[in-house]
Amino acid sequence: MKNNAPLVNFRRLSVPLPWWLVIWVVGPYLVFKAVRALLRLVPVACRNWCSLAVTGGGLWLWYRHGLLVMVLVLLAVAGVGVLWWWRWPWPFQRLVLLPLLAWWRRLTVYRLHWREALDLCGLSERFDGTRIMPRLLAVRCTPAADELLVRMPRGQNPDLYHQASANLAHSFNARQCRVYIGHRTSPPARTGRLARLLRVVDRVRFRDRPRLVWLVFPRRDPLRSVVPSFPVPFEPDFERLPIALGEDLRVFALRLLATHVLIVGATRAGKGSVQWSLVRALAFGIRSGLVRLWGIDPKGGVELSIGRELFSRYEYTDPAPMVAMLEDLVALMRERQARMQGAVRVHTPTLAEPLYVLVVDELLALVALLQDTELRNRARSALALLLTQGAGLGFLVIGATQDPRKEVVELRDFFPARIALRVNERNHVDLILGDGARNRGALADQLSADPSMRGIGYVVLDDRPEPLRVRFSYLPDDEIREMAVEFAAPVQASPAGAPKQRDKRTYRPGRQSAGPLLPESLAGLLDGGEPA
Ligand SMILES: Nc1ncnc2c1ncn2[C@@H]1O[C@H](COP(=O)(O)OP(=O)(O)OP(=O)(O)O)[C@@H](O)[C@H]1O
Repeated sequence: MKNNAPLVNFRRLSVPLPWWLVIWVVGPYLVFKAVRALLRLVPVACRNWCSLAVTGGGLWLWYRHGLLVMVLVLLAVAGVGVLWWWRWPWPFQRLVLLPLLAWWRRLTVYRLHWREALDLCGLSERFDGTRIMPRLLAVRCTPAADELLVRMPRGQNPDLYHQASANLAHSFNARQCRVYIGHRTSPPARTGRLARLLRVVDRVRFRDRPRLVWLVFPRRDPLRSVVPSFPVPFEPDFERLPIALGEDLRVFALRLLATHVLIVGATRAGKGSVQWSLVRALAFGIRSGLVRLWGIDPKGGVELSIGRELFSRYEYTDPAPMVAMLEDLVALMRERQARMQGAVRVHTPTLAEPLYVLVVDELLALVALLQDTELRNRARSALALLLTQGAGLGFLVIGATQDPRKEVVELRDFFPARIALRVNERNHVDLILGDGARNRGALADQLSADPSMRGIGYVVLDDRPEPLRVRFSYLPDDEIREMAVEFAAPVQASPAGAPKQRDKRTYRPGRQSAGPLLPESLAGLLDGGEPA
């Protein structure tokens, strides 16, 4: 028999009709709210999956097998951890200790004071009656610093954070806060079968996200101890020459191709260590002839003559030969310019067309202090030509000076890489590194004058305006002498540098080499015209 009775007979139920209306209207609304709250928990759970898994696993053990089993398992895990730490301390630190520390500091330092600190630092916004805070997306710990990934509210840009950096630092009980945009690391070089797939993943992971900033709070200064010299790369990768150690304990590698380098620092600040670190990174190229190092040492050869053998040309006594040398370099540059016209647009170092690197130990002596006005003007115009036209043609200048005077500052913008070691005056920082560099965290005037802290400085690159604090590797005199003997420049038959033979040996960025750039056994074969 067909039952036509209604599903809910309102008349029989004792609940009055208005209540049913309330249930049908409010019920779905509450369900909607609950589902939305749960969905919001999903990203939180994804970010904290590890702690959730551990807690869940512990509770499950307790529930299924009792407290004793749970404690025993925890003890066993701790034992394995200690063993791991003892045998392989660095992987243990990276995979266990630092993530744990990051979790702890996120909870007890940053999350706890986030709203208060950011509001008081003027970084919260108000819209439509609500307060909008920057969102703390992630906290990462390196051995020396806490790195916070923050999403800015709409209406903000990273300059606000640069301006608030001192207040932020003190709010979170740190001495400094550095603000970076972009990614803290570059996408890894992928090889192997899955490389293509992983590169796609990397492209998504490392996509441009302009609303994100990194706030870096150093916990301790990892640059307190002297950085020993780096091993000489077998084949200098001109895109990444290892010369210093960064605050994050990563090796700082400088891109030298098409880049002039300006080094400024007070007396005994460690300018020499920057120059020698660069020369060391180029050493194999110098020996093979892929790099021709020219040196001008107007301070009487005090700095550079110790590594005299590395230089294809070197002047240190009279100003006239120094200026003549600059002009010779300009002449070589012009010849190469003529050869490259219509053929290639960017120079690639080869043995026939090597990379010329001019090291000038005191720029000011050439562009400002020469008594002879005519010589001074010749020096200035030669240097200006090299700086304006040389980079793309493979003629680079590494210039050091103690004093950022007007004459040096006028040239500053031609140096894509600028390095400020300890300086005496606050305003020198912006003069050397560019306007606003000090506000962005380059506190070169506050670097310690203590002899144990020499060689520390800030680097600003054209494509990366946030200053990087680094310590350059230190090469004692004996090491420079040994390097000069081992990697001495080949005798130059003709200073003109015009190709005397057909040579196809070419610099390839990033190529891994198993041995010296030009093994004896290969040289004859390559000269015969086979591709390198
Ligand atoms: N990277 C470094 N790490 C540790 N100590 C360093 C470093 N660089 C330099 N020093 C120390 O500082 C001293 C002076 O260094 P250096 O001659 O390079 O300074 P400078 O700035 O070139 O001096 P000047 O202005 O006189 O040319 C060195 O003898 C060395 O003891």
